[in-house]
Amino acid sequence: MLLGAGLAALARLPRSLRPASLAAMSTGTFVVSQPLNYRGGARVDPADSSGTEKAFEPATGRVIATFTCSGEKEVNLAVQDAKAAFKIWSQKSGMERCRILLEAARIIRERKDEIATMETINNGKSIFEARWDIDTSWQCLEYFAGLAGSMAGEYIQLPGGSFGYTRREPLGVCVGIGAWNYPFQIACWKSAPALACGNAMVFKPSPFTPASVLLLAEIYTEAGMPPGLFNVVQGGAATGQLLCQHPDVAKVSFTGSVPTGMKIMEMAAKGIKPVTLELGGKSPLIIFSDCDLENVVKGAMMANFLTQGEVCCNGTRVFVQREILDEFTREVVKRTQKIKIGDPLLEDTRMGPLINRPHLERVLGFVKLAKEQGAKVLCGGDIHVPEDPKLKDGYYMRPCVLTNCRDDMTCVKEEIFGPVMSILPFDTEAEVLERANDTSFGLAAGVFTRDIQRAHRVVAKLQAGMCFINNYNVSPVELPFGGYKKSGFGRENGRVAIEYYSQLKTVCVEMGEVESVF
Ligand SMILES: NC(=O)c1ccc[n+]([C@@H]2O[C@H](COP(=O)([O-])OP(=O)(O)OC[C@H]3O[C@@H](n4cnc5c(N)ncnc54)[C@H](O)[C@@H]3O)[C@@H](O)[C@H]2O)c1
Ligand SMILES: CCCCC=O
Repeated sequence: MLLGAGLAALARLPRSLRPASLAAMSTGTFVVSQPLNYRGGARVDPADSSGTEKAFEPATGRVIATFTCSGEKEVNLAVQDAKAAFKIWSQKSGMERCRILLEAARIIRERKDEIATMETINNGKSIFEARWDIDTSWQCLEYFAGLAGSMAGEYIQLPGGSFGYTRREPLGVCVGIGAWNYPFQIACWKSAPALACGNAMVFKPSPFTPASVLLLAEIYTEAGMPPGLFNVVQGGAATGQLLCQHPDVAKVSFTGSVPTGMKIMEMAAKGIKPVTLELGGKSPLIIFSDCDLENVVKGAMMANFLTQGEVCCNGTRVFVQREILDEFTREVVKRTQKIKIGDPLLEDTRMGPLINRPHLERVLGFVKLAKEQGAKVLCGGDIHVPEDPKLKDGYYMRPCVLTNCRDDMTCVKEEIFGPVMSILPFDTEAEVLERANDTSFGLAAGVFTRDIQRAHRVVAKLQAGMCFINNYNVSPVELPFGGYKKSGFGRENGRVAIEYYSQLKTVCVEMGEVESVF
């Protein structure tokens, strides 16, 4: 457990007395006071170092942790521990794994407020949203717990009474590398299917958000997983490379940007390791004039402003059919201006700070360039300074709506990863489809229309792995999630995720004599 100064004693209390107190923590008070690596079922200081990193509280700009990045020795120890735990875990039946995952899901549910608080402090997203992320997280564990017991092969009859069968087997030690926008949820989306299939995992979170995954590691241990089954190493690119290149690592599951994804794939190729790549996007949201306008405005806001716009699948290219362009724009701007920005731990805040100062400046840079290229800022796009003095060094900006956009502008072509919506008018279905698909990304897409035939016709032609009809950015764990084109490959969630964390063994059984040509 990660604790604020003076809260260490609380951690020794029975859990029934703890969560409420920890969840009640306020912005500006938390510091990390325990080791951030997890190995062999306990928090540890790394055995060696490849540098140090600082983690911030985006709401205040305060440093909450200075930690050591793991070097080769520590990575090796984590992988060796995972290998040892794999030997035990992979021999358990699916039902045995199911029970432990269900217990972990139960503990996450029980500690939801505490985990969400940690996530908000380290990431900056509103507590309201962080609670949703924790819900998706325990639901993911429950879902894959359910599948663990039903994983099975097939029996195939062959001539002369001989037969074959298949076994779905784990891969071994899997590496998970996460981005900073959904730290706890990404760790769950990767570890739940991996562990359900009988693998072990070494997880490296983003150095910007090292904190909450430690809670997951502790919960897995408390739920009954063997020590070493889920280990955490901290660090940046250097530590990530050590993990990807480790000869005893069987698979890498990566969530992050396209440029890093390319490097991960190159490293994995050298070891012939399978990879799952969950990468960036610049997704289209297509709004036809026959839509329900109230729902569309809500959908467009959900598609752009969750987690300060730092969401991979955001529908930031908002194509609006010309007949309703003015009405839609008016309404969306009105509601965007009303978004409550501020202390992310307050119940009524709906937009917190961006992840860090360089990222805030990068996003503001996109808005500046958009203006230079001819876009018009209808609202936001500038720094926000909350009234509360303790938040004055936080990384806040006002959510931005851009109009007068063209497809060739940088704000329309590149992933901004901030609260910036670009509105683009269109006239016909054929035209919008061509423009929507004219991108090297392919993570998500959305369509709003009351015409059911058109909805399915359009979705069938969209080059995106995750498509929404009359909604946006809902991600039930039962549905596979992942991209087309440069947004990556492999899928998280849904039944199909099992295939990315297991391999198929075929067994051919002879019931007669061996027929030999020799
Ligand atoms: N498709 C998805 O499911 C999904 C989900 C969340 C975020 N994302 C994408 O993630 C990006 C934002 O996240 P980010 O800024 O953390 O991405 P990033 O690529 O900079 O970093 C992601 C992770 O990779 C590690 N890393 C960096 N260089 C590495 C290297 N050479 N070898 C191994 N590991 C390395 C980082 O330390 C971090 O843990 C956006 O593009 C966003 O769209 C995608
Ligand atoms: C809605 C959850 C998707 C995570 C991507 O950033």
